[in-house]
Amino acid sequence: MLRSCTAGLRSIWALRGRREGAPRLSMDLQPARRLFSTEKVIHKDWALPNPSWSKDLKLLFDQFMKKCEDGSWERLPSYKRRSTQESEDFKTYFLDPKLVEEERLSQAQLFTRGFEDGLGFEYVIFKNNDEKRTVCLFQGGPYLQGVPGLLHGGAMATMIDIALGSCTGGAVMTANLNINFKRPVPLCSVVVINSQLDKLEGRKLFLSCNVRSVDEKTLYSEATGLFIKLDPEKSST
Ligand SMILES: CC/C=C\C/C=C\C/C=C\CCCCCCCC(=O)SCCNC(=O)CCNC(=O)[C@H](O)C(C)(C)COP(=O)(O)OP(=O)(O)OC[C@H]1O[C@@H](n2cnc3c(N)ncnc32)[C@H](O)[C@@H]1OP(=O)(O)O
Repeated sequence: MLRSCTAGLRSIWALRGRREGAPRLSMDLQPARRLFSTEKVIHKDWALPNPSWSKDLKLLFDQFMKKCEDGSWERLPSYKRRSTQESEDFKTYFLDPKLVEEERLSQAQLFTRGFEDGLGFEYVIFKNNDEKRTVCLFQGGPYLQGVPGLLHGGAMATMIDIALGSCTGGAVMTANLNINFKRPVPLCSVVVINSQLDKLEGRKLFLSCNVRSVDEKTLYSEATGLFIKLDPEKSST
């Protein structure tokens, strides 16, 4: 496994900078071109295959894209930054202007999308709206190592949080996340996170998920989460 990971790393470095939207502009470029390139990076949909994706991940991606054809499933796009409208929505709830400088905020991005291709979180989420469930295909790269050769539990927790959150809609926050780590996840392997909405009680959304290997033989983790729909009357900061 480690050998294939090293080989993967070599090809990742070889590909580094060649992928679409990679910020590899040299300093002699005109500012307008730099701005254009930055915009391209911000608006790029990251939930699409790139050369670092393993055969397993590409295969599963293709299978789910087929399921999307009749409209029962949809692929959720993923951006480094939330849309202006979404950001405005969330600001209503908890962005006290005194807490974060506007300039810092303009640099903010979703941290799972802050890695070079293949080194961190590679994932795509498919949603079945009728069944209130999602499937997240996740390949954790070499920069997410915890115990040597294994995925860090915090990285898994992050993906579980995002996977569960993808079953909700609108402005919600994670209030509780409970994870049982049953088996360690090999670094660079692909796992499948099946999440569902179990119960809706007022503003409380109760969700659960399991994390399995591609062949479904290994159950890596099970988790439950409580998400709370934000109350526009309350400020959280
Ligand atoms: C979120 C994901 C969204 C979308 C994902 C979709 C697609 C992917 C796209 C992008 C990916 C983005 C993913 C980002 C995911 C990030 C998620 C986070 O990391 S959130 C950050 C971590 N969470 C927090 O910082 C939350 C901090 N807590 C709070 O702000 C507040 O406590 C709260 C959760 C907002 C709730 O405060 P409220 O004042 O609004 O409600 P309360 O009156 O206190 O409670 C309402 C209700 O809920 C019960 N409750 C609250 N907390 C808990 C708890 N920990 N355990 C059990 N029950 C809880 C409370 O008892 C009330 O119950 P009731 O009396 O029966 O109504």
